[in-house]
Amino acid sequence: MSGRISPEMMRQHLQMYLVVGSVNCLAEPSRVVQEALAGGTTMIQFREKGHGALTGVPMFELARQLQNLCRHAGIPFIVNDDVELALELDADGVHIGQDDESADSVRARIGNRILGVSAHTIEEARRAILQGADYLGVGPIYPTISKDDAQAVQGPAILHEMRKARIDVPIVGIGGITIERVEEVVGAGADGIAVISAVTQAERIRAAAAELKHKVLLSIKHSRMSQKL
Ligand SMILES: Cc1ncc(COP(=O)(O)OP(=O)(O)O)c(N)n1
Ligand SMILES: Cc1ncsc1CCOP(=O)(O)O
Ligand SMILES: [Mg+2]
Repeated sequence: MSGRISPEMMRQHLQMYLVVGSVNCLAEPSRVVQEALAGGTTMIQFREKGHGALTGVPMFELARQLQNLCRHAGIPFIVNDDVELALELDADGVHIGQDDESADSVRARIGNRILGVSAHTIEEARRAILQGADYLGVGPIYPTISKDDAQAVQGPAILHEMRKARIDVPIVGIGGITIERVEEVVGAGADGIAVISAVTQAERIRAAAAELKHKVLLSIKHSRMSQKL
């Protein structure tokens, strides 16, 4: 990529963002990702974490496999936490949280690749932006079954608060997001949704991803219309 990603392009990639690792998948991870991509997933984060997570060569091979699927689909492949792995793979970006390496240090290491940073407060959001974040991951918005050490549930109000505080960068909501909650999350100010279980635990993965994305697009349209009124 020449130069940093534009906010407009970033917002599009955040619409239906799948966060995935082998621990979350009922079916084979590559199959899950293939189906999710066929359903219109707009970005993938490789998050190999939790009980039974792969390490070493098997982890690297899975990451490479999922990266190749993303390349074919023409969507960004983001690595969670592990900057070394992202650089080794020449991934499209990295997502880090408040307990990971600092955002300015990661930005210096990854050049113009996409940098996503988790933010739970306005102060964290402002710092992340100053340190070079391309987007913010905000949550958990609702209770989640997919992250044991998640911070307190924030509700969609945190998204409203950030937008009111003029945090205008691309934001994705994360944590417990289901099809029924998409409208509320986007209406509160998110550019899209990041999900694990709503896709990985679905019986029909392709349909689940497609329905979520459709709902995001409709919700974006509704919220733009109501802003004009
Ligand atoms: C899109 C997105 N938002 C938030 C997170 C959470 O990151 P973090 O707080 O570092 O927690 P872990 O995912 O590393 O357990 C995320 N991964 N993606
Ligand atoms: C990684 C992460 N960060 C905050 S909540 C969460 C888990 C999201 O998973 P789910 O969509 O299943 O609630
Ligand atoms: Mg992290």
